[in-house]
Parts: sequence; structure tokens; C-alpha cells
Amino acid sequence: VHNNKKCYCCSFEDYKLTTEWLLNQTSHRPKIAVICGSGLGLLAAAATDKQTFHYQDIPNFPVSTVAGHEGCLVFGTIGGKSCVFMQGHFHLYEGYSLCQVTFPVRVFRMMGVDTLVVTNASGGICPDFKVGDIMIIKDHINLPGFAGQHPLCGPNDERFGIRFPCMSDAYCKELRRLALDISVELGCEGFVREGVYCMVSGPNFETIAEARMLMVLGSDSVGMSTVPEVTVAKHCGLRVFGLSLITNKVSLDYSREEKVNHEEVLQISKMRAEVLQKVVTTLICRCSQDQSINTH
Ligand SMILES: O=P(O)(O)O[C@H]1O[C@H](CO)[C@@H](O)[C@H]1O
Ligand code: HPA
Repeated sequence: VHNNKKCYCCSFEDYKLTTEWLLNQTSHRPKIAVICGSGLGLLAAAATDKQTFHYQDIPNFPVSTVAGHEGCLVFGTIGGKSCVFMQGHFHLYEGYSLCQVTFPVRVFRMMGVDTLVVTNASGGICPDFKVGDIMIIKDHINLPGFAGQHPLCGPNDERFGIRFPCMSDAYCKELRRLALDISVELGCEGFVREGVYCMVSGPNFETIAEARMLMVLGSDSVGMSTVPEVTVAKHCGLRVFGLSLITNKVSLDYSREEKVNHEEVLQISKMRAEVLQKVVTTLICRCSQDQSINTH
């Protein structure tokens, strides 16, 4: 209850309970959390010493309702570094509040995580982008946030962060540079790009007029996730790195016949999941070695 108005946000005690439950169930103490987007659960495959929890068994955790989101929390080790992977994340269009959508991020913070890696599937708006390109997220547009659908609306809990957080450095520059270097080493620089991700609430894909508007606004790709998690992560002081897989070209022209669907999105995710896994795994190994970029 705040100012005599009922608050539907998760309480500090909710985050605490889940954090303590997980810390009691696992000996892993992750420093890096990876959120796997649609069809990208394979990102956890490279981890060793794995321990898996189903979302429905974790107190206070929402459950995944979308195809391509397994609904598992996987603890494991990569390059000697303890990590936690979310195989599947939550969306506004599933009917969850943004507090529920971002719930795991604050739990990770309370567990001791300092770096969040976000991944997702998105539609390419930038005319240069091709299906299968991997976009390093340089920045984002929080379109639902403009309309008041923002995870930090409501009373601010200073134990997590300040009332008015700065977002001009949302995606860590050093990690973006490192990812570009890694893509050259792995020989996949030909389909690695950098760009601006725009979040819409979904669940429908964009109309042509909407897509054109998003392009004018400066969006290189569009999806229905990630921005709330990144916003909450920055608020509580996490370092953020993001990759978006371009699974389809967004129609910007009335003469275009192709129609996007979720099956196609999952098919392209499956096709590129292995490369994405290599990039993420190498990035985790390297950032754990380089202390200068490990300090927040
Ligand atoms: O952002 P993720 O969950 O990776 O997936 C994207 O793909 C789904 C639509 O096909 C939506 O959930 C959209 O956000
Ligand atoms: O074209 C798209 N639009 C919105 N979200 C998406 N997620 C994958 N592709 C798309």
C-alpha cells in the first residue's frame, strides 16, 4: 500500500523469498545471467555442472506460455564462471505485469549477478538487414514505456536503485566491442550488425504503417520483449549486453506478399542458435578473464 493506493508490484519480500529459495537449492553463485529469447534455449547447452529448475517449481516465478520458451532456469559453469540461464522469458502479451516480466532480474541481482546478457528474436526493419543476421543491441526504444507501461512506474524501492535512472549507456560499450572482435575471430562478422531494438507490446506483428513509423523513429529491429528486463537491470546496477536475432524482414511495402509467423521465427532461431551460443559462450569466457571490463 502506497499513498493509500494499493500497489500491485512485487514486494521486496517476494524477491527475497525467491532468492533465498534458490540459494538454498543450489551451490552455484552466478555472476552472469543469460536470458534466452524465442527458440534460443540452446544457449545454455555449453554450460557444465548444470542444475535445472522448472519455473513452476520456483516460488513466485511466472511460467512460460509461449512456444520456443522451455520455462527452465539452468545454473551452470562456463569458462570457470558460474552462470544462470533463463530458457524462456515473459512478455506483456502473455498477460503478465511488467513487474512479473522483470521479476527474475532483481532475483539475479540479489543472488550476486553483475552482468545480464539478453537475447531475443526480432523483425528486421533496417533495409540492410537479412534474415539470420545477429544484431548487437546498441540501444533501444521503449515504446510501451512512452504510454506508461514501464516496469519502474510505481513507488521506487531505493534498495534496488534510484528514482530516475540514466539510460544513455544501457548497453555496455566494452562488451559490444568485445562481441564484434569475437565475431571476427569466429568468422561470422559477415552477418553480425549493430542496431537499435524497438519494443512493442504485441502479440500481433506490425501493420505496414506501424512498421514504417518504427523505421522513421530510428528502429533497426522490432520485438515484443527485452526492454523491460534491461530497464530493471540498469536500475539495479547490472551491466547489460544484448543480441537480437533477425528472424524475419518486417514488411514496409504494401506490395510485399510474405507474411510473418511465429513458426518461421522459431525456425530461424533454431538455425542460428549454435552460432549465437558460440558468441555468448566466448563472450562469457573473455569477460570473466578481463577484470577491467568486469568492474561495473
Ligand atoms: O522476444 P522473444 O521472446 O525472443 O521473441 C519474439 O518472437 C515472438 C514472436 O514470434 C515474440 O515473443 C517476440 O518478442
Ligand atoms: O517482426 C516482428 N515483430 C515483432 N516481434 C517480432 N519477433 C520476431 N519477429 C518480430
